[in-house]
Amino acid sequence: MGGTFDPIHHGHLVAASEVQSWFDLDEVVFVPTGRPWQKADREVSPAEHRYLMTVIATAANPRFEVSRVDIDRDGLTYTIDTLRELAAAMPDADLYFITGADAMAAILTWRDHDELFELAHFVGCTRPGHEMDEQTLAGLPAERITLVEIPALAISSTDCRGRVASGEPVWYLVPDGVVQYIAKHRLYSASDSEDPS
Ligand SMILES: Nc1ncnc2c1ncn2[C@@H]1O[C@H](COP(=O)(O)OP(=O)(O)OP(=O)(O)O)[C@@H](O)[C@H]1O
Ligand SMILES: O=C(O)c1ccc[n+]([C@@H]2O[C@H](COP(=O)([O-])O)[C@@H](O)[C@H]2O)c1
Repeated sequence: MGGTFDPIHHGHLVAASEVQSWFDLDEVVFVPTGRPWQKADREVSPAEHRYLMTVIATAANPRFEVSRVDIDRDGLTYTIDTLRELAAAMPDADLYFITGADAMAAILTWRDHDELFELAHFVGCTRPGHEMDEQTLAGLPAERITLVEIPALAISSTDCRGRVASGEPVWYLVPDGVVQYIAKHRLYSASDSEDPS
């Protein structure tokens, strides 16, 4: 599952858990983005903070892992590079790439989108407020995508950041350890946060 995870929240974790169970996957690898090119118009927290929050959030689940492939690669982050690297590292694995409905709807804007479907099966999870339209679905290779309905959690990282900035709680929207990490490193608040790199 790729994501900016700024911060990781329970919407991500429920999606990963549901898809793991649905396909009986051996493991779900969370891959925090390095430099997400479609978010270049906004400030994204340093990759090490996003990576560490993802490690904290996933630590208790034996089927969850976190990969550094995207944050350790120079330049902008493209899923085609992520999948090529993971496929080379795990040549016998059947790869599934987990996204939410919003990301899935935009997949035809991704770099080398035709080759993406050769490298992995794509799983689009339902997400409140984001519908997959028929026209987009018709343009995707039906045998390489599955839409999965998951329990609806109207949580977004944008909302979590906004809540922290305005002093509202993010308890129970993100894992407890992530609440504490955000407070310890003063992320998303008006005061300067630390740069861990
Ligand atoms: N609540 C949710 N339910 C289902 N899928 C989700 C949910 N939140 C995020 N996702 C999916 O998880 C992946 C990574 O999402 P991302 O890290 O960009 O989080 P986000 O909440 O969408 O962030 P932001 O609000 O900053 O854009 C994307 O494929 C996205 O569609
Ligand atoms: O490859 C691309 O061109 C591309 C464009 C936009 C998003 N993605 C991937 O989609 C995943 C979710 O991205 P985001 O920006 O919604 O956090 C993450 O793994 C990104 O690298 C990939």
